[in-house]
Amino acid sequence: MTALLEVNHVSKQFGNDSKALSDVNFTVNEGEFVSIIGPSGAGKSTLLRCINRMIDATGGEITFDNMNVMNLKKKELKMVRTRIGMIFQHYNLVNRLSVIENTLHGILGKKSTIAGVLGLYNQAEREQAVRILSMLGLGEHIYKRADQLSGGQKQRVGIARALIQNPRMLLCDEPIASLDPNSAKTIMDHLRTISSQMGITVIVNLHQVDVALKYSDKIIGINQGQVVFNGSSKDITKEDIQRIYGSEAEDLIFDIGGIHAS
Ligand SMILES: Nc1ncnc2c1ncn2[C@@H]1O[C@H](COP(=O)(O)OP(=O)(O)OP(=O)(O)O)[C@@H](O)[C@H]1O
Repeated sequence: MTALLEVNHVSKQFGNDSKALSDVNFTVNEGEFVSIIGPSGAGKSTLLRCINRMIDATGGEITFDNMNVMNLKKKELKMVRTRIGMIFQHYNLVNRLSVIENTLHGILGKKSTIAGVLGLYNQAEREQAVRILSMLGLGEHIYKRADQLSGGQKQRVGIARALIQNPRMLLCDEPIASLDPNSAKTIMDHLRTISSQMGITVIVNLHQVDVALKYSDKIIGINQGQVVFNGSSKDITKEDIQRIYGSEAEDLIFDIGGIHAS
């Protein structure tokens, strides 16, 4: 398997606060589905944001597709970001725009400023948007305004907007945290398909341990900014969960044996 992302000795400190990330190391392979789990404030979002340079890590090295992301200048960074799709908990759609227009926003990074401002998309781009939206079960909603959709539908538009970039990797920051269980399952099923059938690497921050274990090839467990578990979801034990969640572990309702068997 080829490594697509390598995170080496990465740290992040906000001002004089204690470190949000401390000597974080892991590798993610091409097409792998990875969940990052850990208690609130562990550093999950900070880690995802460092990977696509929404924020700058304080130290260490992040290599994506053989490029050192932390050294990239503005133009190179813009190019790399077209290969890394981002999915947000609150979808980040433009409510007054249609589903297809929101989807097409995913290719703004590849367009000239003028074309982007004027919303100039060619026929091939529009057809591609329709294909992706149909694949995600939104074929009937293409011309609806985004604010007329349910949460689960909005998140599928968020996925469509990321997919139209033709990314190598998706970073998903708590993509199901605002959704009911049925919509959450639909989103996780789509993300799994995107990884296993389209070969796109998927990294997901999750609060739900059971969901992480069910869908992921690999789990990265973080506690207080440090990686305390890095391995196959099949190998994780209750002791590992305790190390990741500390005293919160007792409150987590899960049956590792049952999940591993399913
Ligand atoms: N912009 C910021 N300025 C200062 N401190 C920050 C900032 N962003 C995050 N932090 C701190 O960094 C630490 C990690 O936060 P982060 O949001 O990455 O955790 P998380 O694991 O994603 O939490 P949650 O599951 O609650 O979203 C926390 O102590 C948080 O207060």
